[in-house]
Amino acid sequence: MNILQTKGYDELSQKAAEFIISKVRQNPEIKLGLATGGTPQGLYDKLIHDHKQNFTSYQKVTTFNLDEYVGLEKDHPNSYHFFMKKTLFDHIDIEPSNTYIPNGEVEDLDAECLRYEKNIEELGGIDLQILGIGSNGHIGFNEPGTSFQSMTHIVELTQSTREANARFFNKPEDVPTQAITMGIKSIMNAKEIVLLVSGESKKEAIKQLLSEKVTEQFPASILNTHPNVTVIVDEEALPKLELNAEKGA
Ligand SMILES: O=P(O)(O)OC[C@H]1O[C@](O)(CO)[C@@H](O)[C@@H]1O
Repeated sequence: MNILQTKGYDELSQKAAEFIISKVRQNPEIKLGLATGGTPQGLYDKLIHDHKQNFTSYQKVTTFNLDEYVGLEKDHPNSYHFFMKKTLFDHIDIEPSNTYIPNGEVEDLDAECLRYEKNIEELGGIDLQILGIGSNGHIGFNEPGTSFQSMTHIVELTQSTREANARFFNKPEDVPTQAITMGIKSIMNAKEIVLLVSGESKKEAIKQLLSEKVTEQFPASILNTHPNVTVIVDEEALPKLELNAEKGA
């Protein structure tokens, strides 16, 4: 795992944006895996800024989002469909038909999971997956205990994840109880992964990740076994001294 440490959130977002922009410029038909949540918002702002200033084009880019709540309509302000439109897609030149997000509104959710995996496979797989991490180590909505062999599936959200995400909803009880998420294997199938880790609330999570102990009780730990992962982490999540200690410096 390559670790890139930044001073704060703004620098983290900038570094992540530079990384992604260079990949998009190298391969204009890149398949990007996208994440939601608070962490990538700064990155998406920087991508929009760059698109307007430097005209980086997303016309041929395809995106796959990690997850979606079950039961929220696409235009519900808390759905990840809505989040992606408002936070990124509406502000760049991407073709809406090239943006894939699991559909949490369908009746047959199992069929939707299969369909989503098939879409990814038929389009040649994900080249670069952007990830955030939950404070309990979840990636996508894969909670502790999820099989490392899992593909896209339906999950019951843990109380701690519902509480962490309650800040985006009017009332804590409005947070859905289920989500549809790419599985750990679907994430690991990406050719390259960039994990963004920001803020004090992620201190324990990054520490556990860097301990290199691989266990299904801490889903992100599997990233230690992927051949091409870059972690961009700010000093609030990982103070400089601790990084040096991890490296044995
Ligand atoms: O970036 P945040 O808001 O801390 O969320 C961390 C992770 O939790 C999720 O939002 C799911 O709860 C992921 O999509 C995200 O990567």
